[in-house]
Amino acid sequence: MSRVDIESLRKSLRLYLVLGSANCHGDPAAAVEEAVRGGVTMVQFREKGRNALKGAAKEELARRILVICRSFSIPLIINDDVDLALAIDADGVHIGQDDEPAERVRTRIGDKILGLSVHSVEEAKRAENLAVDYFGVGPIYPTQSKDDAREAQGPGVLRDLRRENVSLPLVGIGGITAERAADVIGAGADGIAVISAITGAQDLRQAAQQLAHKVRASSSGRI
Ligand SMILES: Cc1ncc(COP(=O)(O)OP(=O)(O)O)c(N)n1
Ligand SMILES: Cc1ncsc1CCOP(=O)(O)O
Ligand SMILES: [Mg+2]
Repeated sequence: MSRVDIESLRKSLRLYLVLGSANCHGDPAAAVEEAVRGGVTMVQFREKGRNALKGAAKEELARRILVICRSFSIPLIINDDVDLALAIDADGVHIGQDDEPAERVRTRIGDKILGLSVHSVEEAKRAENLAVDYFGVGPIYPTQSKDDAREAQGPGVLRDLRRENVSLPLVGIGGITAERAADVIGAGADGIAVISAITGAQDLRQAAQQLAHKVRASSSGRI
């Protein structure tokens, strides 16, 4: 099997839902299903926080989310937890600068998708030889959804990455709303990754539809 096709990954990254049980009032798997029906193109299971599920309960939820993603043919990425990604045969892993090193994760996951968080051109350049498939860039705007988030950088960081010829797929993350989506895409992102813009909505499907529409409208002609 070969590594993921970069152009199809760019499409998968258009509307990337990141979530775990801390982000949901009800069942996170039901939230995923609603959001995917609204147009979410990729999902990241990010089970973090004080009351985060662990062990078998975490794996069981991940498996339920995987069944939904598979039924809609969209990739499921696991945040941080390489063992879990391998155990359930998810489509990939997302890691940050302080997580298990990318070289080791790549060796462990073979051809699965590998996403890495970057916050600057320097970090992106350093990672270009690491067999990473996409970069998560942010926080672009202030966020309430990550306790240890760095300072928001604004969409300019995406423009800087493109200006310095970083060609890997980029997804902006952090405080992104339907109103801000066009600025993120316009600055060079292939897509947006969101937690609260979907999980905090009354109607998750409608929130996803609105975000998907904004991303489509602002990327037309580019993708
Ligand atoms: C798409 C995407 N981009 C960035 C992150 C943040 O990853 P990280 O810096 O490792 O922080 P945690 O999410 O692990 O708290 C992400 N998860 N997804
Ligand atoms: C996981 C993560 N990484 C950088 S910001 C962030 C949280 C994004 O959540 P929200 O879309 O609610 O701001
Ligand atoms: Mg991490």
